[in-house]
Amino acid sequence: MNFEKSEKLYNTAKTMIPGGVSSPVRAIKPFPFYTASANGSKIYDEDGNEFIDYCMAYGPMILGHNPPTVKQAIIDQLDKSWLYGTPTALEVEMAKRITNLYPSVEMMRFVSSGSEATMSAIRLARGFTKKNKIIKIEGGFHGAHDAVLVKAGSGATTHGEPNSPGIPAGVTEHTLQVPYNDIEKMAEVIEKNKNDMAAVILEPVLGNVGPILPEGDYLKELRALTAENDVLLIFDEVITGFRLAPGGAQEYFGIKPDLTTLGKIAGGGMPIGIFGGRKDIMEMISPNGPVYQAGTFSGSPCSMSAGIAVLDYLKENKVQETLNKRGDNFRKMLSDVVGDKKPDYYVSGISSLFVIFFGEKPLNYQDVLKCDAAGYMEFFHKMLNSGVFLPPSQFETNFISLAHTDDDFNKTVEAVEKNIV
Ligand SMILES: N[C@H](C=O)CCC(=O)O
Repeated sequence: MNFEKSEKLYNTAKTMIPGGVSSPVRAIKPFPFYTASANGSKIYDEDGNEFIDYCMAYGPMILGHNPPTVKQAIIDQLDKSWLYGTPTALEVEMAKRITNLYPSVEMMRFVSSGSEATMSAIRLARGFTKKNKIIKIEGGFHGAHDAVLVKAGSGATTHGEPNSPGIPAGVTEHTLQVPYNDIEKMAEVIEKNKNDMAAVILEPVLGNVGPILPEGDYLKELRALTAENDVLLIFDEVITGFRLAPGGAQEYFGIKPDLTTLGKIAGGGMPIGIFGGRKDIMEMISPNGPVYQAGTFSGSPCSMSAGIAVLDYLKENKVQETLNKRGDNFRKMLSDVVGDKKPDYYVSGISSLFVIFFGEKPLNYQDVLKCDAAGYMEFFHKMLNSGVFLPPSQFETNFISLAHTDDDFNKTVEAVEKNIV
């Protein structure tokens, strides 16, 4: 494959944009490909190369790229202009859909990114409980804000900076870490810090170090433990929301968190974040209460219009049901190919999420760090040259969209068979 134009763009970009990218996860060594367009399950670079895309913009594009129904909603909104600085009927419509799908979300606020949603939810949890400490899961990624950049997954782990410099120790000393799938450790840390513990925040399925699934009754036990100790439970469903089920992981696993954060799919590819939950907690948000949160682009009309269009399409077409079946089939196809290969590979995933771990089945962050990340990157490059774009890191998940076809799956499996050791 020829990447001449991308290389040229990178050489110019890197002089003005650190790493030549606007988010570190997009940095691919020796240089990333620069995208010209995307449609359905395919992404096209500036050199005219076509790839089957499993990165899918890191999750929002559940219907595939450029879906007509969402595009039309955005175009219709553009005709009416796209930013007002006032509330709109669109926010009311969007809120109705979310409360219907997420019974735990009695009230909500719209923001512009998943990071903003988790930042606001954590502030709110602290303001409501009048306590300072939070627990996050090792390897969990809740965006790029100060309180959660500790043992953070995603690009922070990929680039070897799970604890970013630039964050005062006084901020992260209140962020305690426990391994995923370890309820005993969670109980111990809560017990030790009970008087100052505001909340536990976690991705119900760890999605930013590849999908790692909850074992047994882990989530149910966590719900019981946090409730018994007056600690708020925040589900970060920015990845799992609207994907595992219409009502996200909380519907799929039958758990009711106190607060939830959503994003990605909810904006149909336009910038969005949502945090919401119990009414008594949400009423603490300004102007009803003293916990402050604000944003010029919050509730952006294009994001709301695209979000409504995508949520309606998902509902009318029972998309999650279809995708969950396709995800199961595709993971089985992949497992059949890599299962007998050595060294060990493990196909992990749930619903329309998947990853091939270059190692044994991980239960938590420490396990996934033992995987052969360099071996994965070699595989990534071979796959790219075979026309398949996977996330450029062992510490991310792949996404299947409604636009992925049997032909895509078959071609991908052929490429995996060819490119894996
Ligand atoms: N894994 C990240 C979020 O889900 C990827 C997005 C980014 O950091 O640009």
